[in-house]
This record gives sequence, C-alpha cells and structure tokens, in this order.
Amino acid sequence: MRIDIVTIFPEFFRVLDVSLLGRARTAGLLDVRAHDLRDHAHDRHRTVDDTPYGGGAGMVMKPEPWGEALDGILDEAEGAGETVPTLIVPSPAGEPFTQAIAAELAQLDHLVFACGRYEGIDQRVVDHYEERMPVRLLSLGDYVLNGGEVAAMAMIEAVGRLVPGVVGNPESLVEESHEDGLLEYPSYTKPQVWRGLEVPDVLRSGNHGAVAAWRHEQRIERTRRVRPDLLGDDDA
Ligand SMILES: NC(=S)c1ccno1
Repeated sequence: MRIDIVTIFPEFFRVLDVSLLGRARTAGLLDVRAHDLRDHAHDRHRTVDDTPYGGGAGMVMKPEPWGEALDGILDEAEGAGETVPTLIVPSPAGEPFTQAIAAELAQLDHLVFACGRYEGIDQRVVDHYEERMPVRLLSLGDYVLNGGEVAAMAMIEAVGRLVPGVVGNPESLVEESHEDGLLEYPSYTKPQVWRGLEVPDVLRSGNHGAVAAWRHEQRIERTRRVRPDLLGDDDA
C-alpha cells in the first residue's frame, strides 16, 4: 500500500519510520510519503492560507497549493497506470472512523491524506477532487484538534497494521476490540500473583474450550458495561 500525506508539518510523520510501521516500510509493505504543502505555495512567504469569505475568525487554507500538490500525486499514479487513490480528509465534520472503515481502507492500493490546519481547507478542493477520485471525510472523534495530522497518524496506524504481512501473526488481529463488534477480553501474563491480584484460574486450567468460553463471556460483559451501544437490543 502506498500512502501519501500532504501537510504543512511533514516532519510530524517521521515517527512512522519507527516501530511496526517502520519495519513494514523497510519490508516494502507500506510506501509512506509526506509532502510539504508549502512546496506548492510559490509566493515569497509560501503562503497557504487566507481570510475566510463571509468573515469570521481564523484563516482558511487556500485551494491553489492543494490543487498543485494533489494533482502531482494523482498525475504520478495515473502516469504509472496505477489505480486511482482515495483521498482521506480527517475532519470533525466527517463520518466516524471505525475499525470497519480501517479494514475497508486496508484493502486499497493507495491512500492520500490531506491534513488541514487553521479553519480547514477551501471546500472547492474536496468538490474538485470528488470528480477525480473517491473522497472520504473521516472523523477520529467528536472533538476538534488543531489540524488533521494527529488524526491522520492514528488512521494510518489503524489501517497500516491491517495490511497483510504488516503484523507478524495475523491471529493477533482476531478478537481485538471492535474487530467483530465486541470489545476485547482482559489479558494476563506472569507472574501468577501480582500485588495480591491473581490470574483467573480458568486461564491456567489448560482447558482451551473453557478458556475460549470465558474470554467470549468477558468480551460480552465488558462490552455491555463499557459500550452497550455496540450491542443489539437483545444483548444489551
Ligand atoms: N476529529 C478530527 S478527525 C479532527 C481533525 C481536525 N480536528 O479534529
């Protein structure tokens, strides 16, 4: 999977050079490229924002630099005969980003993240590129960040880890929270007793069926307690 990120803070994504996603990049499973939006602003001050039409506080990101940056990525993909990438715009005005959407995006060949700042990106950028590629406004949660970079990082990690081969043991992706609509079961490791707290006996029983049943029940109980909204009416 190729992932392009357009941002005024490309250095923010250097962290993707380490850990799991760093190894995936080294292995060629993920090709992540951060682009500086200011490279596509050609005035002396490399200006990427301006005052909003209609007034109001803050600044809006100008469409021209975005057009040049996104055209460059699109033209390269089209020139190489690759599939048209999907544009992801992290935004509090987007649809909720979920594990199901992460799994859906992990099936794609090429994602482009547009990280807005200030009061957001001129709407015409989304309107224009909707004619050329799939565009998804996705929200990490019902809160506002200073820009799209933190959200893009979270989404890239959630998607990247689902790309085949990135996680060494695919089994570890099964029964994770939200993978199948339930929260994950509690996990334990040695020592058997820690500060007077014991590992549940069933987990040391060697009875795999009993362990599986206990874990499933724990998932339902935890989901019912913490996220009843995830359960159907008859399970809540
Ligand atoms: N909630 C999200 S994704 C966001 C992006 C920018 N600000 O908030």
